[in-house]
Amino acid sequence: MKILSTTQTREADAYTIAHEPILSIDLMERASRTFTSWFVKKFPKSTFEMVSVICGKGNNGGDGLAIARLLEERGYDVAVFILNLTDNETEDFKTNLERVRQLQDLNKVVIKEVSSVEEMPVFGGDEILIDAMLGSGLNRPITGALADILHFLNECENTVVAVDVPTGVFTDMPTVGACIEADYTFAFEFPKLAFLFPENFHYVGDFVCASIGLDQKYIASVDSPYYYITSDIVKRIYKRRDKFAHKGVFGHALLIMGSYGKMGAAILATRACLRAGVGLVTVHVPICGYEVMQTAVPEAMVSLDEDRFIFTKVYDLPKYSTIAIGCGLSTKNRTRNALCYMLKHLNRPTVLDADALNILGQSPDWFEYIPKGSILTPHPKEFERMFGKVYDNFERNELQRRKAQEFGVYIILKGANTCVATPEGVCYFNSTGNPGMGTAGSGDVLTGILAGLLSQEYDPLEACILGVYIHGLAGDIAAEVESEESLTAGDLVNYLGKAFLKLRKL
Ligand SMILES: NC(=O)C1=CN([C@@H]2O[C@H](COP(=O)(O)OP(=O)(O)OC[C@H]3O[C@@H](n4cnc5c(N)ncnc54)[C@H](OP(=O)(O)O)[C@@H]3O)[C@@H](O)[C@H]2O)[C@@H](O)CC1
Ligand SMILES: Nc1ncnc2c1ncn2[C@@H]1O[C@H](COP(=O)(O)OP(=O)(O)O)[C@@H](O)[C@H]1O
Ligand SMILES: [K+]
Repeated sequence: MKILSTTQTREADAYTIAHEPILSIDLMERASRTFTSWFVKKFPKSTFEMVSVICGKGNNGGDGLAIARLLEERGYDVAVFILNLTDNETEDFKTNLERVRQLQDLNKVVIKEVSSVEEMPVFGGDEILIDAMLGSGLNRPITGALADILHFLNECENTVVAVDVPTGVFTDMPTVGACIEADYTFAFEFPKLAFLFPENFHYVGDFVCASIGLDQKYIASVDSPYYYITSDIVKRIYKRRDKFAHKGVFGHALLIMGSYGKMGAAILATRACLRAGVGLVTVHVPICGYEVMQTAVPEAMVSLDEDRFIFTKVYDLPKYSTIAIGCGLSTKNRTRNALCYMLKHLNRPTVLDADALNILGQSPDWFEYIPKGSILTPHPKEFERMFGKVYDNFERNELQRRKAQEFGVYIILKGANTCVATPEGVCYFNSTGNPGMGTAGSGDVLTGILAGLLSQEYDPLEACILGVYIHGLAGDIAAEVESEESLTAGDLVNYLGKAFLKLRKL
């Protein structure tokens, strides 16, 4: 799913109105119906005493008024609060206000105008609040009377659901000024870029998005560097196995991993590589890892280093279809030199994780040796060690895109919405996964999956997108059974099979 900027969304909006064609007020009605259909399922009437819709005077407020009317039709008790802080009212706001006034005349809805925080009501505990104050039309940081109202609302204990954008959040740049702290945000058509960055979680809460029928051909024609990885993208990538396929066609991965005390990382990655479907896997480990690897992963072959404790040398690189290096590797000098030598002599995309990235962070000159099309999988700390500190996630995302382009590599920045940046500067944000995956070894599993997919001749971009999605999906299935708290990296490997099954049914 493509993510558009606010300006592009406005253009898509106008294009849809002109070419569907549809009246602007009817598009608002369709958007509001989409919201309402979701809302009534999420918050059944029986669970809340009352819904209070707080509206601005722009189109976000217009949506709020339409939603108030639609909820009343569905039997909800509805009150509407209109913020009287400006004289600028949009036409569609006015039309919807007229329609709600008709309900007020029938005593079906209460409407109240509010000009300051002192005029805000005391909400009951069972009341749910819908934030339709401002949406994508925010054009300056919120201060003054509106800021006071937002602070007041944030102090209330009520569940808050934002329409399209939580009031005060800038969708395409860092947010400053007062904001509503929503528990849920229902975004029209696609999530906004800001929703994908952790600093905004506090305002956005859990977000969902659904199509309001904007022109898909127009959206497809718009240039945007941002995508959200949903099942439609993954479905196109996933390849079913051929009836006559055999292990020879699924590649032979070499994983260079593990050091004394950190052999578990190699085990997790190797198991994940196998579960991701590799034909053959060889793990290169120091001598101390021999027995543990042979015992823990009987399916894997073991290549032994000359050193007892760390990685120092590996032979026969050309015979492997894919190489992944770094999990639990250590950053000792001889390992550093061995990595440098390898990078200079490899000529195909390689997966670099953990200590391989930490070593690169210590020796930035070596970035140019990384084979083009390789995949780097830093978590934010490793990213910082490689590329330096940033102020916020917009800046980090810019830096990530720039570095991916500069070095011709894929950079997977791991986190709640893991982001894959491509050598072309495009970003794909993952939609699967949960906080249960914040557990030791989760990243090693991802590295194993990526090596397994590359071995099966998924190209690097396909491997990145499918890899992060299926890794998160395994995490989501595992969390449903095991709970987020108890989820371990080993569970991610164990549930990978169920994730593939789910993928096949998409
Ligand atoms: N294609 C779609 O997705 C569709 C989108 N739709 C909906 O339209 C929404 C966008 O509507 P919009 O453009 O009318 O802007 P909106 O968010 O209501 O705000 C405008 C008002 O904000 C005010 N204002 C701004 N900053 C402020 C500040 N700091 N402090 C105080 N005031 C401030 C500004 O005031 P002014 O600058 O004039 O003083 C103006 O009055 C979008 O989010 C979605 O809900 C759907 O209806 C259908 C299809
Ligand atoms: N809150 C979260 N939501 C979704 N995925 C998460 C979350 N926290 C962590 N993850 C995922 O778990 C993995 C953690 O990787 P990493 O930090 O490298 O772990 P380790 O170094 O222990 O292997 C990443 O793939 C990341 O995307
Ligand atoms: K809003």
